[in-house]
Amino acid sequence: MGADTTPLLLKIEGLQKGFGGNVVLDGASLDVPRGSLVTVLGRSGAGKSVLLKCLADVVQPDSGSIFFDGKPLATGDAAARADFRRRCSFLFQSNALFDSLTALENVELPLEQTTSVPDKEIRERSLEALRQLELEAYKDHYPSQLSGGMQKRLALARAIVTRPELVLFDEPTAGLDPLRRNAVFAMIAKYQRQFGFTALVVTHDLTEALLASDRVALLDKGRMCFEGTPDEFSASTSTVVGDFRDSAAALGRTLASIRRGEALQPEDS
Ligand SMILES: Nc1ncnc2c1ncn2[C@@H]1O[C@H](COP(=O)(O)OP(=O)(O)OP(=O)(O)O)[C@@H](O)[C@H]1O
Repeated sequence: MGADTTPLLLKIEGLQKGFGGNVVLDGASLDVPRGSLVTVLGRSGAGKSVLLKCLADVVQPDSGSIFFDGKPLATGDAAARADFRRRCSFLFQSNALFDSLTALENVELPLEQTTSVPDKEIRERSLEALRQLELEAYKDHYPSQLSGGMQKRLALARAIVTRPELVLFDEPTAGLDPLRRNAVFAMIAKYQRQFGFTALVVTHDLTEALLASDRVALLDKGRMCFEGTPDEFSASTSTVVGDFRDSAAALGRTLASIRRGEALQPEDS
C-alpha cells in the first residue's frame, strides 16, 4: 500500500462500537491526509454511517481514538468538540435542506447559527458561496424548485460557507442513477480541489470512488481491510477487495440491464 507523507488532518485509531451483541466497528482505523479526498467503501450495513456518526459525536464509540489536526477528539471534551464542529461540515444523504427557506437563506443559516459574523458579511459570504457553486441566479428559489443536482450543489454551498477544513459526505450518491452518481463525485472532486478542503466520503459506489478519490479504504467486518490509492485498490490481490470489486461489477451489470428494460437474470436477483 502506498505510503503518504502528507500531514494527517484526521486519524481514526482502533474504533470499536457494538449495539447489543452486534459488533459493528471492530478496531477500525483510517488516515485522512490534509487536502485529500478519501473514500471509505463498504457493503450495505458495513458500518460506514456508524463511523461518520462517531465523528459527528452522534454515536459514542466503545473504545478507540479520533485525532483531528493532531489533537484527540474525545467524547465529552467540549472544547475539542466545539473546535471540530467549527472546522468541519457534514453533507447528509438527504441534503437536509430546509424547504421553507430560500437557497440564500439555507446557506446563511450555518453562519448565523455557528458564528458571530455580522449580518452584512453573512449575506456577502453566502452570495459568494452560491456564486462559486453556480447557483447565484437561484438564490430566491426554494429547494423544491431546484433540480436534484442543484439541490446537491446547494447543500455543498451551505457546507462550505463556514470555510471548513474537513467535509464529511454520507452516501452522497445514494438513490441516484449512474450518470448522476458520476456527476456528484465529479462535483465533490472539483470543489474539493477548488476550495482546498479535505473530504471524507462514505459510499458503496466503487467506480465513481476510484475515479475521484486520492485514497480509498474498504470497511469489512468492522475493520479497514484495505487503505491505499485507487490504482492499488484495482491491483489488489486481497480476496476481500476482489469480492467487493466483483459484487460492484455485478451490481453495475444489473443496473445496466434494468436501464435497458431487460428482465433480471437469476444471478442478479
Ligand atoms: N443506533 C443503532 N442501534 C442499533 N444498531 C445500529 C444502530 N445504528 C446502526 N446500527 C447497525 O449497525 C450496522 C451498520 O449500519 P450502518 O448504517 O453504519 O451501515 P452502512 O455501511 O452505512 O450501510 P448502508 O451502505 O446501507 O448505508 C447495521 O447492522 C445497523 O443495523
